[in-house]
Amino acid sequence: MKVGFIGTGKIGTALVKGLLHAGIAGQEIFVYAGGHESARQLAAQNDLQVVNDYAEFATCQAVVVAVGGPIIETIIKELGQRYHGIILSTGGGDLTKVNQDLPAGSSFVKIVPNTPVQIGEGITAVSFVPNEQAEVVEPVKAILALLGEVYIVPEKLLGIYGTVAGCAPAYVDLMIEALSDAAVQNGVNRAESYPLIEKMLLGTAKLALAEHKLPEELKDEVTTPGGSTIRGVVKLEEMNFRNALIQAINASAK
Ligand SMILES: NC(=O)C1=CN([C@@H]2O[C@H](COP(=O)(O)OP(=O)(O)OC[C@H]3O[C@@H](n4cnc5c(N)ncnc54)[C@H](O)[C@@H]3O)[C@@H](O)[C@H]2O)C=CC1
Ligand SMILES: O=C(O)[C@@H]1CCC=N1
Repeated sequence: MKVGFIGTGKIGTALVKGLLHAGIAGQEIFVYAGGHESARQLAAQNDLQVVNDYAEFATCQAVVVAVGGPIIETIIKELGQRYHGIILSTGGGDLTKVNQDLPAGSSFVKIVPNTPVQIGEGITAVSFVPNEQAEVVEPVKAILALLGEVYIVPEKLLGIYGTVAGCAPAYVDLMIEALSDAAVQNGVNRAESYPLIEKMLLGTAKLALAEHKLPEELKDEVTTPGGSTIRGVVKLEEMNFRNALIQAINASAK
């Protein structure tokens, strides 16, 4: 399975690392260097193939464009002229219009991966044009499944799936930081506080997944009547914790 990359910043690098983590050989991963020194460095560190012309992606089953901003439309147009295959974009583009503008033999697919893809624990939301052919859908699913869970969603829902799975990891990181501050304030060593909190989050999420219980049921199992947990829950309500998260998702989704 050969996969190409244009753009090896944060999410491009996470995707490359995820493929390597899944056992894909470095020589199966093609990165466009152009004038981008970071792409050359990533290639040198991981024995990847370096590409200086989009036509060199010819043997790739898919090329991921992991670049943001308005330049993406130009990159996809130029790529479509030099490479005929599946083009995956992490940075947007109008699904229908880009597909219409691409030459025959190329297909455009939108994806929103999250950073845990680099360890195979990611979530990638994907949108295809309606009734996309199986020869496009199947290889895309196969590539992304190497990186974690894959959610195929209509384009109008891609933003919110991407926000919940792709932006919220940063909110969780803030929560880890804040919980660590509180632990340190109360005498826990900083270095010990992080694994303590991270394992707590992991265990809580794994329990919810394993038991198929609603969050309120799981919360109830922790909150002893008159006990310490309910005092913290009431404080979070007083501080508008849940509403803060709802507003954060809404702000990211705009
Ligand atoms: N960071 C994340 O967790 C996620 C990011 N995205 C989206 O993916 C896109 C990229 O995001 P990041 O990786 O975070 O940004 P980034 O700024 O870290 O990476 C972009 C990379 O593209 C390269 N680049 C720019 N123009 C180029 C060109 N013409 N040819 C080749 N390379 C070029 C830059 O050198 C840079 O390394 C954005 O649209 C972002 O919204 C989507 C899902 C998750
Ligand atoms: O912050 C951003 O815009 C991107 C989209 C999903 C995660 N990071």
